[in-house]
Amino acid sequence: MMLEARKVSVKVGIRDIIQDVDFFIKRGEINLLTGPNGSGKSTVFRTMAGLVKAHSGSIYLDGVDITDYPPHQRYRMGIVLAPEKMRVAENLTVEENIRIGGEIERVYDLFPKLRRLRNHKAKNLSGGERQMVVFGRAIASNPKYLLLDEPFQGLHGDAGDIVLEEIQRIKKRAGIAVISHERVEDLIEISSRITLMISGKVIHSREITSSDEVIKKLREYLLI
Ligand SMILES: Nc1ncnc2c1ncn2[C@@H]1O[C@H](COP(=O)(O)OP(=O)(O)OP(=O)(O)O)[C@@H](O)[C@H]1O
Repeated sequence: MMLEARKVSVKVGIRDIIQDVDFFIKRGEINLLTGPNGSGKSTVFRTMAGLVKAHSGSIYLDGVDITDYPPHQRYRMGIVLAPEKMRVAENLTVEENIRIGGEIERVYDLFPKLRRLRNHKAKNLSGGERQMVVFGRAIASNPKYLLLDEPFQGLHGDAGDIVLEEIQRIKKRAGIAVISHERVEDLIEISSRITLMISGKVIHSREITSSDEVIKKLREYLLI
């Protein structure tokens, strides 16, 4: 049971922005995708969700080749992307945004602040509130595979802890991939695998057996 990119390349013009990328997410596990700015991480997620077309290579969902499936079909099959840069539907209310996902009450229980803001237009929200909407909308649909691109961006204190706890809960029934520059050490603790991209290529992918060792190695690569 996994979502898998096999030898995926994406071109913009004549330039490969990702090249021969192998990346997988197993149910019940977290794969932490890391690498410097512009290394192609978000493009891998967007390609898996069907928002970007692969120039070559394939995407498989639980053994089925879904490379030609459109994004809405992948979403219905349980592949859900929580995009970076706090992307909400600006002209919809908080509640209308979350309803795109489905289970609104669960999201309000998680972030009671959103219940108070339910009728506010998303364009007027603060960064952290937008992030709650993006995360909430994604989990509200009960994803089978959840792609979280910078899920802690804009969140302070408690809200970040809530997101981390929810990621751990979702992991019990779904596969998760996370890109994050924040809470890296916390994420390493709960992840099964770490994948490192540099200049559009996966240069390292390994199971996490000792989190201390992985943190040390990452510091060397990324100077975190
Ligand atoms: N639609 C596009 N048109 C042109 N260039 C693009 C496009 N999408 C991505 N790129 C380029 O491809 C490279 C990879 O981008 P991507 O957003 O996948 O990187 P990233 O690793 O997620 O970066 P960051 O950590 O900064 O978010 C970057 O150099 C980016 O400028």
